[in-house]
Amino acid sequence: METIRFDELGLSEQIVKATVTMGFEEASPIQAKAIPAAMQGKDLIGQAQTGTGKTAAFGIPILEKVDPKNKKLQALVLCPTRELAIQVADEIRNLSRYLHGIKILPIYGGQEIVKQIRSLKAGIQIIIGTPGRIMDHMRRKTIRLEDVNTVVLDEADEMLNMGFRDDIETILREIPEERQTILFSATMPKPIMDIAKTYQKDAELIRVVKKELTVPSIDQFYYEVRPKNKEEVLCRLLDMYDPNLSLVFCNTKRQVDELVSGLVGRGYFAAGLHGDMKQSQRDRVMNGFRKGKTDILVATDVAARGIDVDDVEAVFNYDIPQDDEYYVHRIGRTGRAGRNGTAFSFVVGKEVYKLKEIQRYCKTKIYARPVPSVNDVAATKQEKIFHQVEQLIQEEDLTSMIQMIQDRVNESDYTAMDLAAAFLKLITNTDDAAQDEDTTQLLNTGAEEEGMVRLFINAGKKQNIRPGDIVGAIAGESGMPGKLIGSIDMYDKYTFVEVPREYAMDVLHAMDHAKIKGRSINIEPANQK
Ligand SMILES: Nc1ncnc2c1ncn2[C@@H]1O[C@H](COP(=O)(O)OP(=O)(O)OP(=O)(O)O)[C@@H](O)[C@H]1O
Ligand SMILES: [Mg+2]
Repeated sequence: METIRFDELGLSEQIVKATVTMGFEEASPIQAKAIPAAMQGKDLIGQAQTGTGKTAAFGIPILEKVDPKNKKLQALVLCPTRELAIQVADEIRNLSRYLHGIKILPIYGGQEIVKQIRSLKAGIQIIIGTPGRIMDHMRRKTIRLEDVNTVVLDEADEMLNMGFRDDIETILREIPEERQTILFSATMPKPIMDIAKTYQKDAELIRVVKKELTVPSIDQFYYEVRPKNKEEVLCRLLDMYDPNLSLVFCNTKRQVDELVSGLVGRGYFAAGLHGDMKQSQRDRVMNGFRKGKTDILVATDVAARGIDVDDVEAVFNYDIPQDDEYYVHRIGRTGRAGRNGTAFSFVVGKEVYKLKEIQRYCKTKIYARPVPSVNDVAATKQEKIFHQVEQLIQEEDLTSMIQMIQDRVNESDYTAMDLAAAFLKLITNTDDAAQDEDTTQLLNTGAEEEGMVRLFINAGKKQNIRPGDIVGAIAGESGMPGKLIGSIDMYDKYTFVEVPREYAMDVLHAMDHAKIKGRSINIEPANQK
């Protein structure tokens, strides 16, 4: 696709300069489309994948529109969470750094209202806030909306999920009719389109269309686990992949607290974030994570939407999310602005079907992975150390170190090889994990445990596959003609077959092959047993 630079969008010099300072080389596709449309004053619905710069897509047009001489409130951005309000305010403030006379303020619950009122008196033109607290100020008449000409609902669908519908409607009713109304999110379920119809005029729908809802630069894996093993599996994955920063999502506040104490007990730098915490505490945790003092943020869905932290390299769904959309937003905390990331999801028992549904919703592939063994983890660590060692050899002057080793070898019975091996042992701290395979086997649950694997079958209606049918000879491909290898089962909408692990690849190949040739895989009706 043709790329568009910010200086081609008809923006003021100061804004273009700010994008350069912020390290933006070109406009992202949603920015290239939405900025010109918004600057024409149109109502917009913008949908684009997570981490693709939607904030600047509405932030820049707001800054271009605000009149610095008018000290009244002119633009209002509504966000679902406090952390997001702070972050969006920071991004818009960054974009405004070379403009003069524009004041921007985040307004959210949990912060001292008296302090907010004092700040509001300074003549704020752009407010980014959560609906509840904005309403509060409206009632106190400390926020007046009569000069507002632009309103943005960021993560519009989430604000509806959170029950902010009435608040949003009240706020929108207070804003003069001849305003511009803008909605943004990575997902646009139907209820939001209804809001759009009621509160927007001839809105232009700007969708950066991609086949999949999730970003392709995120590798997505899942693990079948037992609830009691989740923590161990998480730790192995953390050790193995060693992500810079990780975000771990749990479905309940209690689970967040439990996991944080578990991780801290094991020596990880982890902290929790959820709605029962005091705002000051939430701010402290979020800042610690942004600064990298905390490597692992364990959170409920309060951190799922919009949160943008550069170095998040891994997202874990410790619990599988309830709604499909949440999967998209949660894993979207990594792989932002063209970076790479990895998403790991844990499923327990039948949750695997939920995962298949998520996969279908996102139009993406989530690959099954076995839990790594302690040996796998150690091998990965050693590999990394060897890599670092080789780099040191190439880049550093090691003359004095070599002399020290030489002296040791001369004075003792040890070879340089002995010394190197001992160093490696010291640094990786690995034991010969004799029982490792057994424990790892136990971590891999469900079908895996009995040496069976579950294969999902995309059973077209024509194939007429029914539960109980036998998956048999896959002649020519499997090299085991006539052999009975499993039977069809079904759960929800999903048809699957459990087959011995050793035949899994054969069956998969045969299934692929069958698709290409338009043949059905060799499935015999149950009654032909
Ligand atoms: N044109 C650009 N080039 C490079 N980086 C950009 C550009 N525009 C925005 N960014 C950066 O990309 C990151 C993600 O942007 P942003 O938070 O606006 O994404 P988003 O689309 O709102 O994602 P989400 O759906 O998760 O809310 C931010 O750190 C932002 O500063
Ligand atoms: Mg956003």
